[in-house]
Amino acid sequence: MGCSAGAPIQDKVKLEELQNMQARFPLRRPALPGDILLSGNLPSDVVGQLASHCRGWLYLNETSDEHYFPAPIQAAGCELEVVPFKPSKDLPASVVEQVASCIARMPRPLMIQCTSANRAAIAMLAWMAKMHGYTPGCIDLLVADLQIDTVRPEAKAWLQSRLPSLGERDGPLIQHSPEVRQFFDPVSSTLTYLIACPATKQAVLIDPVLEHKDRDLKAIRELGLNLKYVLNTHCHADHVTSGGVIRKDSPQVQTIISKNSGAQADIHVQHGEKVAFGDLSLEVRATPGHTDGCVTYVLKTQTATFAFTGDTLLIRGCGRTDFQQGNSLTLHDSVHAQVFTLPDDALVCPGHDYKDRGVSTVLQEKMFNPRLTKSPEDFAKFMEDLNLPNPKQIDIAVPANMACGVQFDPSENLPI
Ligand SMILES: N[C@@H](CCC(=O)N[C@@H](CSS)C(=O)NCC(=O)O)C(=O)O
Repeated sequence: MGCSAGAPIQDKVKLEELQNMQARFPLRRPALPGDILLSGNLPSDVVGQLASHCRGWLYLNETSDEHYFPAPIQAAGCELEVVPFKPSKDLPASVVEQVASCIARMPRPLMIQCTSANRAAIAMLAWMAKMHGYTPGCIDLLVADLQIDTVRPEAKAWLQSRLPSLGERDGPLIQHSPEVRQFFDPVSSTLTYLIACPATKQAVLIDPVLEHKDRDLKAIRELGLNLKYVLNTHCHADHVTSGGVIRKDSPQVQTIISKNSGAQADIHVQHGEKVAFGDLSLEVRATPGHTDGCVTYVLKTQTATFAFTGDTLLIRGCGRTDFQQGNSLTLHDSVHAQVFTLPDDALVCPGHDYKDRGVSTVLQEKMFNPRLTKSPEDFAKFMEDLNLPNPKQIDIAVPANMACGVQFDPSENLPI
C-alpha cells in the first residue's frame, strides 16, 4: 500500500488529520506533480478523509473489487472515474489513452488509486509521457526523481516499450501543442527543432544538422510549411549546421545566430530581441558560458512555454566550458538568471541528449540537475574536473559554423 502527496495538498489538510493519516499511511516527501496523489488499497474511512481533500478520484480496478468504496468519495463531492487498467502486452493503446485523458481532464487535487499504487504510478507516468513527449530514458529519470518506489521494474519496462525513442518520435513534441517537433541525430546526439505557426504555416528550424537536411526539408514539405528562418543557438563544435546550405538552395530562408557568436549569418540577434514568424515569436535570451555567443530561444504558445537551450542547459547536465571562450561562472549565472526564472512547467528542450531523453522542465532541472544545483564555486570546480575529450568533429565544425555551414562571399554576404 502506498500513498504520496505533493505540497499543495499538504497545505490543505488539517494538521491533526494529516498526522493521523501519516501515522497509518506514511506520506513521502513532496513529489512532482504536487497535485496528484497515488495510492493503493485503503480502508473506507481513510478513503473518505482523503476524498475530502481531493476534487477528483480515478480508480483503476473493477467496481467489483472489495476495496472499491465509491460512497465516501461521492459524499465528499469528488468526481469519480473508474477505468480498469492492467498493463500487459495485449492492453490496447486505447485504454492507456483513456487513462491518460482522464488524468489530463479530471479536477485537482486528483487521487489515482489501484491495489498497491504501482499501476497508479504507471498511469501518472503514461499521462506525463503523453503530455510532454517523454522517451524511455525520461521515464527512468522521473521514477528516480519522483521517488516513485511503488513502480515495479517490469511495469516501468512495459510503459517504456510503448514510448518512442529519440529519433523514432513522430509528431508534436507535446500533446495539444502542434507547434514543436523534435528530431535526433544519433551521430552527434543533436536535437533539432521544427517550430511551425499552425495558422500561417510559417516555420523555423533550430540547430539543424547538415547530414539531416533532407529529412528536415521532407518534414517541412509534408506538413505544408514555409521555412522562414534557420536559427542556431551558438557556433557548434560537434556538427555542421545545415543553415547555410538550406539558404543557398532556398534564398527566401534566412539564417540567424547571435551577434556575440562572431559567426556569419543573415541576421544577428541580441538579448531581448524577438524573432517573429506567423503568429509566433521567439524571445532571444543571451545565455553565455558554454560559448560566449550562446542564446536560449523562448517560445510561448497558448498551451506551453518552451526553452530551446542549445548546450547551455542539458537534461541533468549542461554544456562543457573548456573551449570556445567557455566560462563556468558565466554559465551558472546564465542558467539561473535566464532559464530558471521561466515558469516551473516550461519545457526545457536541449540541444543534445546522450541518454535517450528528449525533454525536461524548468522545475525538474531546478530540483535535480546535479551540476546547476551546486553553488557557483562548486559548479566551476566540477566543470574544471570534467576532462572530456574534444568532440570528434571540432576541427571541421567550428570553422564551418563560423561561416554558417558554407563559405560566404564577404562582399555580397552570399554563399559561394
Ligand atoms: N562525444 C561527442 C561530444 C560530446 C561533448 O563534448 N558534448 C558537448 C556538447 S557538443 S560541443 C558538451 O558540452 N557536453 C557536456 C557533457 O557534460 O558531456 C562528439 O564527439 O561529438
